[in-house]
Amino acid sequence: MDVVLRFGAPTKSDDDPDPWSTTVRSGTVRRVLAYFRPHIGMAGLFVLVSGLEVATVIASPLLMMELIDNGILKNDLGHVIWMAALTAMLAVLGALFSMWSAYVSARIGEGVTYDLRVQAIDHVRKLPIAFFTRTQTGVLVGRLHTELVMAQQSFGHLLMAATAGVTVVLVLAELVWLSWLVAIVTVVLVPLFVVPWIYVGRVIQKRTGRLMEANAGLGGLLQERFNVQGAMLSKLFGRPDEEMADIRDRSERIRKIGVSIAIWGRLGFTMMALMAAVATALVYGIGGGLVIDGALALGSLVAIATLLVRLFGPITQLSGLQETAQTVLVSFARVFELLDLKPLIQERPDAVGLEKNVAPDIEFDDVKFRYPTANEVSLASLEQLRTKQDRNEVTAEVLRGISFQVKSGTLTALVGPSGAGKSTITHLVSRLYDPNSGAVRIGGHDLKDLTFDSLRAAIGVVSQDAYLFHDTIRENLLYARPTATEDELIEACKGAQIWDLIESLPRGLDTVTGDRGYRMSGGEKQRLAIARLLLKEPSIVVLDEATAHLDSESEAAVQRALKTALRSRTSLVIAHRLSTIREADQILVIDGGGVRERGTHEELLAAGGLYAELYHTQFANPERYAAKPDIEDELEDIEPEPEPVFHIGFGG
Ligand SMILES: Nc1ncnc2c1ncn2[C@@H]1O[C@H](COP(=O)(O)OP(=O)(O)OP(=O)(O)O)[C@@H](O)[C@H]1O
Repeated sequence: MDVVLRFGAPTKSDDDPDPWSTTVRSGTVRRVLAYFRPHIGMAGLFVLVSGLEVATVIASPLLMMELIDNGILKNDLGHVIWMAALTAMLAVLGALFSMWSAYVSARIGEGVTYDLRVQAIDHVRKLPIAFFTRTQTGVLVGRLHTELVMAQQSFGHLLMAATAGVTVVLVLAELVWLSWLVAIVTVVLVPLFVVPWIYVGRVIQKRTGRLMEANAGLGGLLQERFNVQGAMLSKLFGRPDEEMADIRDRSERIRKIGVSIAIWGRLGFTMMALMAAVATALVYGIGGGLVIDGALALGSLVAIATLLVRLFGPITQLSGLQETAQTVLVSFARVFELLDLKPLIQERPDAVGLEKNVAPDIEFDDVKFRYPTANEVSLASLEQLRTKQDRNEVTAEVLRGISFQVKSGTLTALVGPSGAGKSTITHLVSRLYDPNSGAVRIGGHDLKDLTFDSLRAAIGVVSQDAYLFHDTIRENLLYARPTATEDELIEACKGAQIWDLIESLPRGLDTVTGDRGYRMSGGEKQRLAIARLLLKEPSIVVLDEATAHLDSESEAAVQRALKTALRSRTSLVIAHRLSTIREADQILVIDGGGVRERGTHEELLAAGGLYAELYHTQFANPERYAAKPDIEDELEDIEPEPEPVFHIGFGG
């Protein structure tokens, strides 16, 4: 049976999707236990050490009893010293066992968390890009990190609670043995103490849940606002006063909850101390009478009072057991939910490698494609689309039976209106998505038959807004080929027309490119991405040309870099520049989910169709470009004017 449990959070009254509730499937407990199998030896050691720790707890009051009854009351100093020494030794032993059991329980808890974390991260890494396009990054990171840390902590409490359970049973048994009357009074007292304690615990837990939610909300907001692009948007469009008021409100809520948790926490401890004092007074009151009547030895009374104090700690640990177990179960279940999300794109067991160092041809054979629904690729709890209807909404077919070929070593330019499906075609070539029907082939192999590694090695992608890690230029380049030598790095940078710039920087290749490589201009970033591509030496290049105007120097440099990058490779370019389009062996005009026209620049102009129409409307003075000399000579001889980009109605 599936049960909806909550992750340490309060019940909400509104209809908001609740990020803390999770369906715990039947079998979850068995699945959690499976993670303990590798740590079974440690678990055995934990039982042993905890048992020894409990033994020291219950033995020391007996020593005290012996010290009073047979030492002090019989004036036997030797016995007193001997018992006192034993009590001290037992205390030291107890402390050592306590440290040891804490170490062993931490090893088990951290070990289980480690296994689960590594497995989950490895699994998420393999999920298709569609998962990442839908998922809220902050929530995903929270699940893989913060929630697991919380699970680990709760898990530690659970192990402590196991020790506490054994302690309570043994202490109660010892109390009955010492004096059944006092034991009964104690047992009656326990609920008086435990019930308010449980209540306080629940209030604290609910408020902690609210605090986590409030913290997560503020964290998410700050993550969105303080990344470079968010900060830029907020500076240009934001309403600083209103935004600051919102942040103040959220911080105020965190402050209030924090204060109330502190007060309730203190109340809990005060209550515990008060109850322990009252119980001790009662024990001495009743027990004192029994001693006077001769029904109880003085040593037994002191032992009972000592035991009583040792009872309350473990009982408080046990009182939160249900919530703790629930937190562990839910946090594991939330990771299991991720692990159960099967990647839509998987490598076949019999997949073959693509031949290396040969520029293969690319073929689209009657490819139909629509983007997957939320339900097919992601989890409701990781994104904002929560209603069933939203999650099942089928998107329109983007490619409706598209067929074309890019011959080995040639350049194909994709042009077409914004939203026509050009980027989608490039996504299918890199197998970021699989077609719904038809086939994409490279070198005659259906992509579904190829190994991921060989496909990744064969394809180099340069996107419009090249992504650079917040690291040095050297590390960003080595990402493509970790074994590259200094000379190879320099050669790639020269080929990508970026070496002069790097050389002029005080720290050269060791310059940090900043958050998202933001300190570099668009043209420089793209040239660095081209250098990365040259180092990778892919046989196929997929390129999305920059639509923004670069300054003339950057423009010429990028064009030169591209000439090196595309040479003798099979290239598929989402083209925005006339120079690229004119150079293409084939232009595909994508429109309405298919190839509307195909041919060379001259052929398409002569045909007088959509391409010619858009070309003439975009370029007021087409002759200026049509009459251009051979682009290669031109690039070598002169720095061209910034070239208009082919995007008014032709690409985004
Ligand atoms: N992840 C996605 N999920 C659902 N639909 C998508 C997704 N990505 C793109 N689309 C839709 O698919 C269609 C084709 O998009 P695509 O990005 O391939 O067009 P494009 O021709 O490259 O456009 P542009 O030139 O503006 O970049 C568009 O209608 C777009 O809204």
